[in-house]
Amino acid sequence: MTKQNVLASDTKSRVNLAIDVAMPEPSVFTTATAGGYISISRPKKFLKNLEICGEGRTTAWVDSMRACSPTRIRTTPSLADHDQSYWIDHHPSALDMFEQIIDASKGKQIVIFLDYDGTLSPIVDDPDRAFMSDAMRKTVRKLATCFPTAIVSGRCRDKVYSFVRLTELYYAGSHGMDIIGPAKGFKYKEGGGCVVQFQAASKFLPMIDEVYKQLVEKTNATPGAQVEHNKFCVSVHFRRVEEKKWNELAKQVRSVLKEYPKLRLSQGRKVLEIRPTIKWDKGKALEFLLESLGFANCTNVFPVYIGDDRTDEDAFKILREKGQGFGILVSKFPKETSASYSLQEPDEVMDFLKRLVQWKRPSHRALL
Ligand SMILES: O=P(O)(O)OC[C@H]1O[C@H](O[C@H]2O[C@H](CO)[C@@H](O)[C@H](O)[C@H]2O)[C@H](O)[C@@H](O)[C@@H]1O
Repeated sequence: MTKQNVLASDTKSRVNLAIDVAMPEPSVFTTATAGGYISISRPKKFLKNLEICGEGRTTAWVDSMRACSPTRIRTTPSLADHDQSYWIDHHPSALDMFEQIIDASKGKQIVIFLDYDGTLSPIVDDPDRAFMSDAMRKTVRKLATCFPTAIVSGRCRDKVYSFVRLTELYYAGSHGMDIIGPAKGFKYKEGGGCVVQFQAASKFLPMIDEVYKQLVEKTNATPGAQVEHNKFCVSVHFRRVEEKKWNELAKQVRSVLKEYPKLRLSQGRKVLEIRPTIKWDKGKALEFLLESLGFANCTNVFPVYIGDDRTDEDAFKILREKGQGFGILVSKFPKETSASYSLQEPDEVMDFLKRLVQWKRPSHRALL
């Protein structure tokens, strides 16, 4: 499965909406199961139909919403078994591979990048109550004394900070469009340093405010829909919307977005994410932070990025392309990913982070 821009052309207003959804490879169809995503062969023409048929544009959105939001039970156990063993072979647990990971990092500066929702905090129904446990906070605090550590989230930076509450970290909010980090050329030292702010999409602020208000108004009629203002982007949550209403919600969002060709739609876990069409994402944020830390074009850096969402794939991809460090996908189920390793859930993320701390500072063992 690859990420592609699907151009949904609106013939009336002659506006193209770029929908950044995870579309299957031409000969592979990805279907949702209780276990996540399984790939099975499908005729190539299936995709074409989605793109051109009358209701196809909204249908494509809703299909993508379903694929992102597995609710069905697996019916093909043999396929599931094959899928699971392929997954483990290709994306082994970062906990099982801990020694090999440490060996690969020898002589290099480890830099840690952490997504928030689904990585440091478990996914919950109410996005305003996605709290991080005290144990996780304590672990991340210790981690930041050992390695430069950044949080890279789709959320507004202030909101994610209000959950994490650790001053010793760098923060990239709004999918990396709002960064607080070290100044260029500054080498990380324990205890912090100069702070630089980078906002890739500041000119979009008024537009995002406007779209947020319209989305609140439009989606008001759909029970359970929730619109979240993430400063440089907006999230429309459908976790608490009945599946039979997803089509209606997709139409409402589409009717607002068609007036804003400079905004694009991407999708996360039961959330539609609206953001500027600028070429900036979590991968660019990772590069920006590495550069700010003084590691641009360095071979002695070992970035580790841990995330659970499609938007984290941009960062995984950068690491793969650079051949530096690696990505860890947080998922219980097989998914297409550019990450090298996997962890099943935030508790495993915490165990992995603890092991990193214990390896770097054996004296911290008792404190964790
Ligand atoms: O990049 P992230 O830090 O992972 O942010 C992505 C989105 O995370 C939040 O939504 C997700 O978590 C919620 C709380 O567990 C859950 O209710 C929702 O269904 C998930 O999609 C956040 O609320 C969004 O604004 C972020 O875009």
